Amino acid sequence: MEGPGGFTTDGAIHTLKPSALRTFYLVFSAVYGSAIVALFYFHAKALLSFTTLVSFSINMALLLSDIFLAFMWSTSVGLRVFTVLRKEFPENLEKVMKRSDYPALDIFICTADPYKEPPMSVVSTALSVMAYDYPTEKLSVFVSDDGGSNLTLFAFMEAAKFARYWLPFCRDNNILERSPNAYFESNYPSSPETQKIKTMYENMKERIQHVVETGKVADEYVNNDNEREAFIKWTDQFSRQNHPAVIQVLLDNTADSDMVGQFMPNLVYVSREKSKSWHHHFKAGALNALLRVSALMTNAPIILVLDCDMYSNDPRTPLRVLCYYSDPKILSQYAFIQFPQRFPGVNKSDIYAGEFKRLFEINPMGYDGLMGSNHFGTGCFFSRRAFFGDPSSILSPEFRELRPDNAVNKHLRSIETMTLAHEVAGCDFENKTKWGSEIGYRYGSLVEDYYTGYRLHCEGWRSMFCNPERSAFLGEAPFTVGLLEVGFSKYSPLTFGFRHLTPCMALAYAEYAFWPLWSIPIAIYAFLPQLALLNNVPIFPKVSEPWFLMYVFLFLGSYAQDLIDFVSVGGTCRKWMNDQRMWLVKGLTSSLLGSIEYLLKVLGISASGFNVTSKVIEQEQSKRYEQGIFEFGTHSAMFVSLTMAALINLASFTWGMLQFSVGSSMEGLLIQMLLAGYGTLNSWPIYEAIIFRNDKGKLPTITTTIATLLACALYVAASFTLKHN
Ligand SMILES: O=c1ccn([C@@H]2O[C@H](COP(=O)(O)OP(=O)(O)O[C@H]3O[C@H](CO)[C@@H](O)[C@H](O)[C@H]3O)[C@@H](O)[C@H]2O)c(=O)[nH]1
Ligand SMILES: [Mn+2]
Repeated sequence: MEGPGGFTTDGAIHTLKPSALRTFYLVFSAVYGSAIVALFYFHAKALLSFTTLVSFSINMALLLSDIFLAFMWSTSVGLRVFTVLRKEFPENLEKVMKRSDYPALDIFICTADPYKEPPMSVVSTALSVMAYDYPTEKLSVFVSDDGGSNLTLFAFMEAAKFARYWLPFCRDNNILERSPNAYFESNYPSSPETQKIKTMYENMKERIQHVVETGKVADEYVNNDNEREAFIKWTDQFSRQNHPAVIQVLLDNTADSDMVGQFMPNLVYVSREKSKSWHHHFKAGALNALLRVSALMTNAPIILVLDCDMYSNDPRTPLRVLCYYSDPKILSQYAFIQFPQRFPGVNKSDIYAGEFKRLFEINPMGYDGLMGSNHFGTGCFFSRRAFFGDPSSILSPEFRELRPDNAVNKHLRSIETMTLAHEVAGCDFENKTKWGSEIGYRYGSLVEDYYTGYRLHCEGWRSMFCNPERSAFLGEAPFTVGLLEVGFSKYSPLTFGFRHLTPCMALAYAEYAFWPLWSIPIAIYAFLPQLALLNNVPIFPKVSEPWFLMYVFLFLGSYAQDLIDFVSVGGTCRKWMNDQRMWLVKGLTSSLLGSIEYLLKVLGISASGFNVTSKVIEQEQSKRYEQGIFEFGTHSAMFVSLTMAALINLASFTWGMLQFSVGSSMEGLLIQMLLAGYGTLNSWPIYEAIIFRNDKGKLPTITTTIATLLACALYVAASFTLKHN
């Protein structure tokens, strides 16, 4: 097990140790793996002894599902066995590094739409990191506004003014929640000073919200010529898809000081040039533009990438990062240090599994023991150098000024810097360059985060997962499809990955790339055994056969392991129940649609784009969520497949119970009974939504009707096939 740092804590600034469950997982995986081999032997036997075409097809479907399940299992073995735990001790940092020697830190914040991502919350995010416990002369915040919105720029002008009060306030009172939004929603101690700041905050909020509501920055809100000049660019021809680059230095850390005379960090607003004739590559394109603009202005060796919906929850996070990056050896080998995404907004039992514990906590700890954490878009500190070629050879960008090793010697507001900044933020700047293919964030996938992290690992970079007890960042729960693009590209983890990574790491990446294919086994297991049961056709081994036990072991074994994983990172059983339910739900909804969408795209029938997730929630909706009630509300194709599965499982389970109660022998049908019962149990919220609910989030009648009709049709078709062979 390779990794920096010893295993002792005295004086060390970081430690690393393998998971306590390592031996258990090794043994368990060996046993489970043997059971899988036995399962395939069983399948082979069944296939060879088929009697009818129908029984052959059923066996083929089950085999296909099990092949996929086994593949997904194999991808996770390495992650389980090699899980590691890291710890940092920022309190010991001063022993190895003086505060005056801290490296410069650039912080990138992306926003893309003032209506889906309210500027007020983007501003709170920015303020939370501007107030980091870090030397302000080393700190710069760059905001990328892909919405090209004067409303967002206005919000940041306001934020720059409010920062003069907010930064010293946080510093002097040693506040932990440095997002004003989060702070004023928390149980803060009241004092006259706090009241004063709160009033200022409310005033700022009111102005920003007013401007957003009216959709324009009225004259009375513009305070001076400087500001007026900034808004001049928003002419009548200016639209979000078509506009020149707008770059505004709102705060300069050598000139702008706060209320008590301390300089404030740099704050730079950047809206890159957009034109319909050039592809902008979504968030990856925005980040690459920031990489270049920031290179000219500060060129900090360390970069924090944040989405606008993630704010800092701990002002000392950069010091935690320095526990690693203060060591030049680590900086030259480790491309990034990823922090988990945490979502305080999820309700007590996390009905939607919005915490994504497996994705954002359990798996990254496993990756970390292989070649390093995967990257998930936000809450990640990068070494700037990593964006410019593999660890041993630097790739030179177009100008010397863009090189990661260039020392900036011009002032950030200087005419030369500003002119060059506008040039590198141009929409055609990347044309015929290595940006997006070998330099910077990589293009070609809507999940640029997963893809870029993966490509960096293939280049030989390593990374880390940093999971402190107090969350470093908090945010809103996301929702993603579009992974298959990588899985089937020429950079697929199964081909390219195997050549450039260790086998376990390549497999681990494959798990994500093929994630949407979960829908295949889930859909088969959600319908096939149940339809067969409704027709009294046994498709699994009888209770008296030894193979029965193998099935039970495979099923319970994987569930038990999942539960242990989940609880070992602080999850509750209740949340786990919901987590496994959402896994099934996604298999029948978003993953299924994602796979179909991917297929359509490959066949050239439709193109998918990046839809910015809306961060605005209706009030009533959020109340239902607090109470743990599912939201169905609008009719959608997604809910049809889900409702069909719910109905068929219920019918099948009820039918099975009836048979059982009249004394029929269920010996051969028990596994199907159990599966239908398990499906029914998991579908509970759907039955509720159909029958008992009256609120706006209940299942629309049209969805129920369509699903019922389709379920009946499916039943009739299945009965016909099963009986006529
Ligand atoms: O053209 C675009 C589109 C999006 N964004 C920004 O990208 C971020 C992520 O977009 P969001 O709509 O919030 O996507 P999510 O599905 O919530 O994001 C998850 O999935 C993305 C793709 O894998 C990652 O980039 C994110 O970090 C991760 O949180 C936001 O800050 C957006 O403002 C841009 O800057 N330009
Ligand atoms: Mn998001």
